[in-house]
Amino acid sequence: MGFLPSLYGCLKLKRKVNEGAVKGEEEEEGFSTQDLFFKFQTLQIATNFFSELNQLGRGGFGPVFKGLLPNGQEVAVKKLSNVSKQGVREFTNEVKLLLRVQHRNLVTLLGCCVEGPEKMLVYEYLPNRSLDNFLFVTDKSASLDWSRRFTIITGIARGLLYLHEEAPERIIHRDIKASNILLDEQLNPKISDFGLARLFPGDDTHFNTFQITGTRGYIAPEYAMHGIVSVKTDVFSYGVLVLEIVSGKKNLDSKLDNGKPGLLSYAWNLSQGGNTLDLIDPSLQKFNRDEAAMCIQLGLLCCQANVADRPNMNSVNLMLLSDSFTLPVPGKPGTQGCARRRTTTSSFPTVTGSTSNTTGATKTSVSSGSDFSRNSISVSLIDEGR
Ligand SMILES: Nc1ncnc2c1ncn2[C@@H]1O[C@H](COP(=O)(O)OP(=O)(O)OP(=O)(O)O)[C@@H](O)[C@H]1O
Repeated sequence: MGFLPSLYGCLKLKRKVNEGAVKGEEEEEGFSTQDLFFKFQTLQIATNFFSELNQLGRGGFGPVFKGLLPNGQEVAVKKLSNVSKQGVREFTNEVKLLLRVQHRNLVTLLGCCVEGPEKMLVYEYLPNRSLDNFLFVTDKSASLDWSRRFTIITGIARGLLYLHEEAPERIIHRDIKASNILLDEQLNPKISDFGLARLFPGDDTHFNTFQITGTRGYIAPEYAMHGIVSVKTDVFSYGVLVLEIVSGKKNLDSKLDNGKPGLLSYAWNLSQGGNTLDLIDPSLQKFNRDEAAMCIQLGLLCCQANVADRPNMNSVNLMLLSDSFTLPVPGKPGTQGCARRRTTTSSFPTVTGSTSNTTGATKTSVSSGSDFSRNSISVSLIDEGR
């Protein structure tokens, strides 16, 4: 792969960045342990002993702290709660893979720390935090003008295409949502939390937290209902996110729907009635009408109920780049399987983990609730090929 020589260069450079990392004895595949590991003590000092003042927030995997390394670099340290049952070797193997996943629209993973019961991931720090802090906050959404929003939509598409088609191994994110898009100083988007599902094989803890961490509204119906994972489950979530970025509204927001269907149905009904542009965020004083209409149509295409009708990220990128691409007419958006997931957890199959092989095929095991057999079952796989 032409990608490897430049990648190797990046890894060599990273040695300088990871000051305070453990000295390495072994070198394999262009990695030394020095590239990979941070000392627990270094991170303790960097984060002021994981002080509450340094805590940036807490996600489904545990708390995240801001840290300052001895070389002056700011980092975000994700302290994984003791939910990962993965052994140290498997964990570090996964981290090694994730260190090779590098793209300007992905948050850079700098390394990890595994000492005693502690497992942590160390990322570059992004001062503007996540997209939801801008999009859904009244006095901040105005700083996202149309051209910035369009850049964010295209940047996320570029990052997802890389994960699906260009990374050393295909990565299906599974948790694309506004809070997993971080913004750099210029408000360029970077996808975070990619590959985390790989670090928690056979562990249902995080997937259960979908119900409480705000991911409902982004989950593709076939994933929510049957545990079927494919690149198209990410495409669905991306479509929801595009509609949120254009409209400034959350998909499932009680203020918006007030018991009525969410953003997808709202957008669909507007487009059916020929009023597509009524969806646009009223806080946008000016916007490019053609781009905005195209983004809404694209968002609806990505959210179609029929998995096969959804475009892949390659087509999405072509649509976004081209002036003259005629988009297909979208079919009806998928129903939110997550509503059922939220309300009837006990009788609903819960995704408990997955394994990917090198062709990108994903097998997801689903443990069932009371309406189903208690045994784990394997569910189907959609392999799109690469
Ligand atoms: N690299 C980073 N730079 C700056 N802030 C970050 C970084 N990574 C995470 N954060 C912030 O830390 C908080 C927790 O992030 P985390 O990704 O763990 O949770 P989440 O995305 O809110 O939820 P979930 O785990 O369900 O995806 C968020 O407010 C996020 O903006």
